[in-house]
Amino acid sequence: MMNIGRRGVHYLHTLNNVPKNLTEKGQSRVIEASLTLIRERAKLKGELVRALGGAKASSSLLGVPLGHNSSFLQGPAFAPPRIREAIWCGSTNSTTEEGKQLDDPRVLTDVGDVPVQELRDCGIDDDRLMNIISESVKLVMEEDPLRPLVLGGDHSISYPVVRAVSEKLGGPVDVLHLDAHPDIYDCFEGNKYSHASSFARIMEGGYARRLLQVGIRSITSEGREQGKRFGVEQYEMCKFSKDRPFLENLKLGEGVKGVYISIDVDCLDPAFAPGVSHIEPGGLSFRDVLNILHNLQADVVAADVVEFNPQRDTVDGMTAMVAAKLVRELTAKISK
Ligand SMILES: NC(=[NH2+])NCCC[C@H](N)C(=O)O
Ligand SMILES: [Mn+2]
Ligand SMILES: [Mn+2]
Repeated sequence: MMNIGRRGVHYLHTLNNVPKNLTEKGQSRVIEASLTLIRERAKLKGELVRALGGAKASSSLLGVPLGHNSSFLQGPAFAPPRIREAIWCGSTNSTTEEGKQLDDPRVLTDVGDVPVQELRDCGIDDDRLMNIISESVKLVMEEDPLRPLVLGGDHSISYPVVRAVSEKLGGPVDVLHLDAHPDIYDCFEGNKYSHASSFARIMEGGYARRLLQVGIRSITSEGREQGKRFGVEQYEMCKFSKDRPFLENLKLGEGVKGVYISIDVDCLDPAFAPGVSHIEPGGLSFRDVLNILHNLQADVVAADVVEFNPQRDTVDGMTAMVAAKLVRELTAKISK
């Protein structure tokens, strides 16, 4: 397999020898083709769900296999197909804990992946890539009652996704963010699109009214200062036993356009989810996360599951199953 350079592409150097307008025309065609495939799949799934009738909200998977904005390992680029495989794994069944049927297209459909590597191979930079991700999210939201459930990717993808959701709905949302890290550095290691800076971009843009960060246990002084600056509600693991009754009975989204849930798999203790880039002991149990989700009172308009790194998973794909179950239970939360 070819190597994916951190912020480069396989043969970007050769693109420099080609006339600029020629390259740009080609890039536009590839962007259009990528968006067309997502648009047409979303239309098809939207039509199907509307024809079946009775669904007010229906989750639709959108994969964003992007790993190059990680400050450490790039493996999350390979997560979406592994998560899909685990969602439909024969070792389990299609019923969620609270009784929703995942094999009913009114509950769950899939519009495929944004072709991130193909776009980057055409020399498309991150400014444009982020716009393409936002555009893809909006194409899903265009097809009522579909709601995007995004499969990452590293955590940098939450910025273009939340931005799209807020722009499409015409106002801010409340964001419930489960993570070991606050990901709110102004600019991490010189990269404003870093997975460690996505929530700074979200707060600056005014896309979130409230941001609740839960599971935090690796936070620097900048993380705390930025949190204060943006009025973020940071719930740290060292106080989880005290905060538990509150966090397991949340009511969010009143007076705004809805609630967005972003789950970084490393919010979980590595005992439950070893397949992540940033192993950080002392985290949430899987049941803690489910209690928070199941008891949350909210109109969940979109969500993401990010930072699963298949290259660090156990041989039996335990973390893939964990990520998949998070997706399944989010599906149940979104669909109605
Ligand atoms: N999305 C993530 N997993 N972010 C991890 C960021 C880690 C970074 N080294 C920090 O100090 O916070
Ligand atoms: Mn994160
Ligand atoms: Mn994290």
